Amino acid sequence: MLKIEHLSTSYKTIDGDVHVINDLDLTIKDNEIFGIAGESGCGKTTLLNTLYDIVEFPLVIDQGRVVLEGEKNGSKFSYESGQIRKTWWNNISYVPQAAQSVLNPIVRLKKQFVDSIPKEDRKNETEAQTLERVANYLKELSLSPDVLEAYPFQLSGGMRQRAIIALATFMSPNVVLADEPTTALDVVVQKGILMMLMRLQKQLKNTLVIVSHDMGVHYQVTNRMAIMYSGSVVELGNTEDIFGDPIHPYTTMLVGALPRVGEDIQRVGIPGRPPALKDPPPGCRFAPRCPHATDRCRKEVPAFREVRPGRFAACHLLNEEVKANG
Ligand SMILES: Nc1ncnc2c1ncn2[C@@H]1O[C@H](COP(=O)(O)OP(=O)(O)OP(=O)(O)O)[C@@H](O)[C@H]1O
Repeated sequence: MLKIEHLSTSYKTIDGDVHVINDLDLTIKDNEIFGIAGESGCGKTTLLNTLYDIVEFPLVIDQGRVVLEGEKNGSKFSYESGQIRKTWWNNISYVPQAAQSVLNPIVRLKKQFVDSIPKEDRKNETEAQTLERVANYLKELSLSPDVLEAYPFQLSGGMRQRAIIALATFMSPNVVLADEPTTALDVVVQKGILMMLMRLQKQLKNTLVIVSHDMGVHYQVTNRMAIMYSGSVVELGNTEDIFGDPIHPYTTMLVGALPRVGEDIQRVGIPGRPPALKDPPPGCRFAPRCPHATDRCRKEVPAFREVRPGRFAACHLLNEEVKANG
C-alpha cells in the first residue's frame, strides 16, 4: 500500500519554483490497479518518481511524504520518502517511461537480471542457480529463457518491454509502478503487454500503478483512477464510475472526447491548452478552459474533497452536490 500524505513538490528553477504536486492526500491500496491519467506535462511522471523516491534536484518535496507499507513473508514493513529506495526491487519496482532504453544495449540480459537482484535475495546461490530461478520465472510468464542470452538490441520492442516487466516483478514486489508501459508499441503488442501486467497483478495480488495519457488503457485495465490537471489531482474514483458518470468538468470533457464504437459523429477535443506550470492562473487552473467557470473559480483554488462516497473532486461547482449529500 502507498500512502501519499499531504504531498507537495516543486522543481527549483532559476525562474522560480514550478509547483507540480499540490497537497495531495490519497492511499493506493493493496490488490488494486490504480491509474494516473492526464494530458502531457500535467505531472504524472513527477508523481510516479516521487512515489518511487526518485526525488533529485531540481525536484524537491516541499511538504508531506509517501509511505510504502505492507507485509512480506510474514514480516511487516514500512518505508517513507527518503528510505523507499532501500527496498527497490524487493518491495517496490518501477517500469520507467521508454523503459526499453533503460537496458544497456551491449550487456546480455542475463547479466542485467543478475545485477538487479539484491545480494540478500541471492543468499549463497551461485550465478548459475540464480539464472535457473530467472529462467523458470520467464517460463511461467510464457517467455523463452533464450532471451537471457540475447543483447537488448537483438529483441523487438515488445519483447524488451516484457523482459523489463519480468525483471520488475521477479522479486514479487508489493508495488509495481509503470510509466506509459505501452507507448511506442503497436496496438497488438500493447494489448499483450497490458494483459501481462494484469495477469501478474492478479497472481501477486499486489498494487499496480499505471501512468498513461491514454484513457483507453485506463478503461481496460485499472480499478480506480486519478485524473491530473496542471500539477494536481482533480478527480479520483472507481474507473467504471469515472467513465460512466464523470463529475469534474475536465473529466467530463476528457471522457466526452473519446470515440464510441458504432458512432459516426465527430468527437471534439478540449479547446485551449493547459496553463504553464511556471505561471498558473489564480483560482482553479482549469477555469480558463471550463465552460461553467464563475468568478469564484477564477479567484479561489477549489479544495479536493469527497463529493460522494469514494468519489473525490476539486471543483467549486460541486458544492451544491456536497451539501445535498450532507
Ligand atoms: N527538470 C525539470 N525542471 C523544471 N521543471 C520540470 C522539470 N521536469 C518537469 N518539469 C515540469 O513539471 C511538469 C510536469 O512534468 P511531468 O514529466 O511530470 O509530466 P507528465 O504528465 O508525465 O508529462 P508527459 O506525459 O509528457 O511525460 C512539466 O510540465 C514541467 O513544467
